[in-house]
Amino acid sequence: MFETKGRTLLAKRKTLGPIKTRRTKKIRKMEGTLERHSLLQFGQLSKLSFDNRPSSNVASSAFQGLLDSDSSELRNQLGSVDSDTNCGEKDFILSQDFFCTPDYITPDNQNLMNGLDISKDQSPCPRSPVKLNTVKSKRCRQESFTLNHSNSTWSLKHRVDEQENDDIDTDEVMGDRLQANQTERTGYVSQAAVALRCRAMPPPCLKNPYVINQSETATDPFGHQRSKCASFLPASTSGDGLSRYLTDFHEIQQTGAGHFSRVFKVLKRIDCCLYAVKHSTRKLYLDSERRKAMMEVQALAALGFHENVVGYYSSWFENEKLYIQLELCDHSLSALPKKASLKVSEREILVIMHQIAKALHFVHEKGIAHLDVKPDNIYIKNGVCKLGDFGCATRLDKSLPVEEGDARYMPQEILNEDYEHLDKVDIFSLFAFFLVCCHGCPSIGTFKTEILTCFLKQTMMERASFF
Ligand SMILES: Nc1ncnc2c1ncn2[C@@H]1O[C@H](COP(=O)(O)OP(=O)(O)OP(=O)(O)O)[C@@H](O)[C@H]1O
Ligand SMILES: [Mg+2]
Repeated sequence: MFETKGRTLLAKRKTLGPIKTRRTKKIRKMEGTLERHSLLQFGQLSKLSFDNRPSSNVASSAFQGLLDSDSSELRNQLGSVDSDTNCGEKDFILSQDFFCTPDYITPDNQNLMNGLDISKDQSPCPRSPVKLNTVKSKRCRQESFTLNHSNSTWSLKHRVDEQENDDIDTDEVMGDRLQANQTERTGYVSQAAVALRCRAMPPPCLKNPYVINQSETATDPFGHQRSKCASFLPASTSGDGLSRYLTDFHEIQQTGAGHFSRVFKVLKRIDCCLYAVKHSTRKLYLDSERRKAMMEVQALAALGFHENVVGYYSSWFENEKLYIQLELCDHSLSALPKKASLKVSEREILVIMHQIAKALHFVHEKGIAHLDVKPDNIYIKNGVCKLGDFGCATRLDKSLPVEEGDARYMPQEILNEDYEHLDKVDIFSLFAFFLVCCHGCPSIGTFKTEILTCFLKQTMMERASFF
């Protein structure tokens, strides 16, 4: 087992190649080579410690197992340190890689007795192996993560050159090279490394496809440094494991549910105001799923404020779900029939129509089509109508994919995938909604909607292009 491990590590060491730092050069000028010196020292030390190993030490006994099974070969290697052939191999065997500790070589001319007397100690304090975790080390590793795979070799070389100029400890370079090498070979980046990278380089500001004339550099100043394969949308935001939803909000009750989400009435702890928080019912594991869900948020954000559009505050990913903090409304129009006390008069229907028409005018002016206008997506707050659920919103210029909403409110053209006049689709849906109101007045119910859908199919669908 040890022999196999030894070979693996040997290969690893060999792939690294020589590290040329000023310190290494300096060391090489010393009488003989430090490498050879240290090999001798370690050889003696190793022989000594093999003979005096503590029986309780598991690592030592395992090592002794290796020694027993392969002692002659190992002792031959240790004994022939004068030979320059196989020097790299011996160097490896005696290095701390094998002992699972960082390289740390005691200078051969160090006077140990001086170390006991502080006043006499004029020699510079040797750098601790703990240095591997210093800020400089971390910074170098972050740099290696920022570059993509093809650049990593260059980055490695570049970093080593920098280290040489800065006269930084060989151990640091070695640690970084090992780390980078490990990442290159396995493709694995630890959570800690990701967290570290996020601290150095914040996640990008995504381009909002609903905002016209948005400059690329303004949204992601680090764009040129990012790996193209890196995921742009984090599945969860808080690296500390705490739920932002539970930390920031006190959940009061569920106010509604759609096909893809649930909506809760919540109290925000910091400002003590009520909001609605909508979150997806399904976990969004794929980047593409998260991007799609994000479109609702991006549309709302691009729209900005309008009194007849549901207000948007913030959004975040948590536990592979998208959370959206919205203006809290009292209920949706489709909930009216269930509330017996609420009767909608003809005049009120006209008011609703007028308010939603204003909302659509505002939305269309921003170059966006809603594509899902229906009673479930019109909310009432203090007697004011608000258009909500922008989950199907797209751009009027057809630069984004079209996903039509509820087929009962869609014109024939959309069902036939003719997306030439997307703004008119919203007007058609509003008119269908108006007919629902009139037909079902004073109540607006799903049953009545279905009756109207039949009516629409028979009469209006053929004439949908009359707009
Ligand atoms: N801001 C809000 N305030 C109060 N209730 C809301 C709010 N937003 C949504 N709701 C309630 O939650 C229900 C579902 O919301 P929404 O339509 O946005 O979810 P959805 O999953 O996208 O729906 P759909 O099934 O239409 O795709 C709404 O019909 C409404 O009753
Ligand atoms: Mg909805």
